[in-house]
Amino acid sequence: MTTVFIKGLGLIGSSLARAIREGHPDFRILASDPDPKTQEYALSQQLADQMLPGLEGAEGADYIILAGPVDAIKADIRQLSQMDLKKGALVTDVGSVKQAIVDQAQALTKKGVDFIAGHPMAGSHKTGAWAGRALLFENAFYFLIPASQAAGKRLPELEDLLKAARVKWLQLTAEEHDKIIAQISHLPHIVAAGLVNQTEDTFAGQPLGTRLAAGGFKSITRIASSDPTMWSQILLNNSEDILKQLAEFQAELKEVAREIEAGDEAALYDFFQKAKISRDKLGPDQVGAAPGHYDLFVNIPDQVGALADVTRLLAEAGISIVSLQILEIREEIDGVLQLTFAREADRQQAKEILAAYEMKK
Ligand SMILES: NC(=O)C1=CN([C@@H]2O[C@H](COP(=O)(O)OP(=O)(O)OC[C@H]3O[C@@H](n4cnc5c(N)ncnc54)[C@H](O)[C@@H]3O)[C@@H](O)[C@H]2O)C=CC1
Ligand SMILES: O=C(O)C(=O)Cc1ccc(O)cc1
Repeated sequence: MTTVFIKGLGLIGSSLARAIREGHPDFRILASDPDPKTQEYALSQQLADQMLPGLEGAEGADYIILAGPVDAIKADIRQLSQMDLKKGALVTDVGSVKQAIVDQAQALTKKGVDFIAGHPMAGSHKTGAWAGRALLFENAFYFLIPASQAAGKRLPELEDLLKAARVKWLQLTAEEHDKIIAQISHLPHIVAAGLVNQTEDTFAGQPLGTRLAAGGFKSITRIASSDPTMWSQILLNNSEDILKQLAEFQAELKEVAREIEAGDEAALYDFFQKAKISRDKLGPDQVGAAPGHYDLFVNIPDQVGALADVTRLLAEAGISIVSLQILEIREEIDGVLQLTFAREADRQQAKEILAAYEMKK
């Protein structure tokens, strides 16, 4: 029987466990997680057939998936390279940085163990096994970086293992990966957290300020709710790229400050115009969304029962909502409701149903 061992059953590890269950119901899943609540949840939901301590389940496994925080992944690779793994075992990981992990994996390659580094470019600011789902990564990019030529030949095998996740596979080097991801994922997490902290300091002793935060503030700072352990480890494991891009971002902010001081309206116009053209190219559907989360923004009237109408119509159509957030509602004018769905098809169907509802109002 094929055995899969997963170390770390949080948001990402549990989502992969669910996808493997769906794609390969005959595979045995062994898992490990230091958190007792996760262990209990994983067994109750049959995410794993057995929970084991540390790397105990790795020895007899055909596939080993490392899905803990980045430093845990690095330590696990070091420990696995000291162990006698099953002949032909394939090891992979899901960490948000790749060069530091691929470097560690040379110890596995030297022992003849195949390692393919992986990174699903989707997820969320939520954590834990209870937030995971099989289709968390649907239509999202999933980077694969084989650590050796031999491992490269086994890409189709890994893709088949995770086929039910329905991702878009993408291969690049660890160096390219870290540079790109530093700019589009790591830097935005620093900016979001920095903005929230600076806002908190500005409004110290004046809680009304934070309570008034509107849609724009909430959508650009959503990722500031991410896990602090995970993010401090990511930054320290991709420090070179991040420091360079952070310096460039600081220079961009300094330049805006200079333009404001100089009263240079034309320069400020160019600043916003350039950003608008670039951001509009991403398309409206991505606004505020994590890949794999499909957002729909709906105008709702300031009327008793309007929110209930929306949720009832979607429930009647059998569409499930991942999250619902009121972004803005003011007396006597329409409010904006942000609905998040797990699939684009659900978002489309909801859009049609709610457009018909809006017409009738
Ligand atoms: N959150 C996201 O959106 C994404 C995260 N990642 C990467 O996935 C990995 C896991 O992140 P999430 O699942 O989001 O975090 P999470 O916080 O939901 O889950 C992490 C899990 O690892 C467990 N854990 C802690 N120390 C461990 C250890 N030494 N060995 C094994 N498990 C351990 C925790 O108990 C927890 O259940 C991280 O390396 C992160 O960089 C990759 C793509 C997206
Ligand atoms: O929630 C979001 O928008 C994210 O950015 C999720 C995420 C977090 C870490 C990654 O390595 C990849 C994706």
